[in-house]
Amino acid sequence: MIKRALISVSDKTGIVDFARDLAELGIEILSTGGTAKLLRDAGIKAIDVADVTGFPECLDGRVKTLHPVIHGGILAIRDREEHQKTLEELKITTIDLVVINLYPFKETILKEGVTLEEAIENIDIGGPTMLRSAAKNHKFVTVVTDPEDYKKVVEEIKVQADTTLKTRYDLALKVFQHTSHYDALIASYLGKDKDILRETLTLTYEKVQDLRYGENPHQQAAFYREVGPQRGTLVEGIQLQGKELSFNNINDANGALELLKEFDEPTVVAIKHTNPCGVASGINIDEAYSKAFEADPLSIFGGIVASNDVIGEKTAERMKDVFLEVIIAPDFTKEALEIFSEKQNLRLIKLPHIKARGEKALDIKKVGGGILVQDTNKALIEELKVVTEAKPTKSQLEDLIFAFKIVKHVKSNAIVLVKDKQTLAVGPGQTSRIWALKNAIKNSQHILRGSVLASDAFFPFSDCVEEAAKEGITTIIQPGGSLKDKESIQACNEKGISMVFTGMRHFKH
Ligand SMILES: NC(=O)c1ncn([C@@H]2O[C@H](COP(=O)(O)O)[C@@H](O)[C@H]2O)c1NC=O
Repeated sequence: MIKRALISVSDKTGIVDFARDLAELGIEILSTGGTAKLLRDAGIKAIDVADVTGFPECLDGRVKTLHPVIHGGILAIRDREEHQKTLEELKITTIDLVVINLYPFKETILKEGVTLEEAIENIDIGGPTMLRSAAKNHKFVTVVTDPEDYKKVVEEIKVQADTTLKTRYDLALKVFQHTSHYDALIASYLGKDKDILRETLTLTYEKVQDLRYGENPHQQAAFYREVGPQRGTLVEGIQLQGKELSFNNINDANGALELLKEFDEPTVVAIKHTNPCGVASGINIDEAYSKAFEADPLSIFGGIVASNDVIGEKTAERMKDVFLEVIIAPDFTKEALEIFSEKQNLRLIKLPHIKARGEKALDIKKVGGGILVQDTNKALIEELKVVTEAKPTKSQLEDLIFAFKIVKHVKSNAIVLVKDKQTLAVGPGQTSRIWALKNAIKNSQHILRGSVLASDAFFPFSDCVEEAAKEGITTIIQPGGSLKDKESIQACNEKGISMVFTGMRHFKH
């Protein structure tokens, strides 16, 4: 039976009504400074915690409820005789309901220009301590930290003068999830400039939405986000129209954005199953889109398109005729939106800071029994070195770098063929490099003569050079570093192909 409640809340939403309900049910209320004042101002009787502990709130509120009289009252095991005897001896009265929400640490660190001192002052100590005590002793004590739960708790008390054990268990679980999220945010804030690969890794995310299903219809799924603005990521995106994003949409759109961030000039990226199928830069977005579409008009069907500049009427007209799942851009003109409004299922995502490259971040892969963690692959080239007798021209070099930026984002083994800043062929995810090249050539709908070739990792043999020569490919970019580099260089020299080493590999698995 709930006889006594302790209420101490920072977020005072709904607390007056809740406390009034509790008081009307005959529950005695103990409370801390600001909360007690609010309740009394509303005509609700509240006893100051300081009167119970016999100790004033002190040190700017750093110590208010941290007292054995409070924690004994919460933690005592009600059906253990010794505990009851101790309570009597020490004159501790039990507390059956604990209502706490914490200092706004998250809101504080998200404020522009926040100082370390401000952040630290907003680390709640007494609140989590009481929450944890009450959650530990949930067999007897009800703990509420979310104003959303006030109503349910009152309803149950009205019926049986207490909550059910199931409710107390669920509320306790919610508390430990909440306090661990709260502490993880503190650790991540304090450690933000430190080595990211620490001895223990505490990650915390907040649910954005449940998804209809996962990668396949029989898999459950949800989308979680990191705390903070997350500029230039999908989390910041504003959906302007269309069906809800699916699991695969989000994954593919993320792939599109990561690749798009390699470019500053007007560029459009088309993605299928996280691999690019058409990428092009142009003097404007309209030209870039036309080239990206022409790169592979077949694969773009059902794809995801990301543009790093505003999409206008002309481009929208063209895009409208293709079945696309998602279009992402920093913005869309009014005319473009009107055109797209005819295709209600098409998802349009406005992403104002689409070029933002983000901070130091973790790249995480789930493996059985754990996770693999690395920092994100932000670099591109260690050092450009021409290794052949023939040298690439200036425009060939531009195409080579353009192609290398793309191949970095293609599943390994990967080959990309490019001409005039337009992909002519993409060979993703093969178990051998020569197959990646052969597939790229076979599936291309373009004449490849005069194109440039990028490979995500070194050539183990000279076979790729020989295959490239057959197609009239004129220049190659690859990391280099194979024991048999010499053979590939010699093959290039024999065929009059130029080759550039980057010194940096870009596997993507
Ligand atoms: N130090 C303590 O003993 C302590 N006890 C409770 N608090 C927090 O004080 C806040 C409520 O304060 P007030 O009722 O004065 O507005 C709550 O967020 C609660 O979690 C404390 N403050 C921070 O640690």
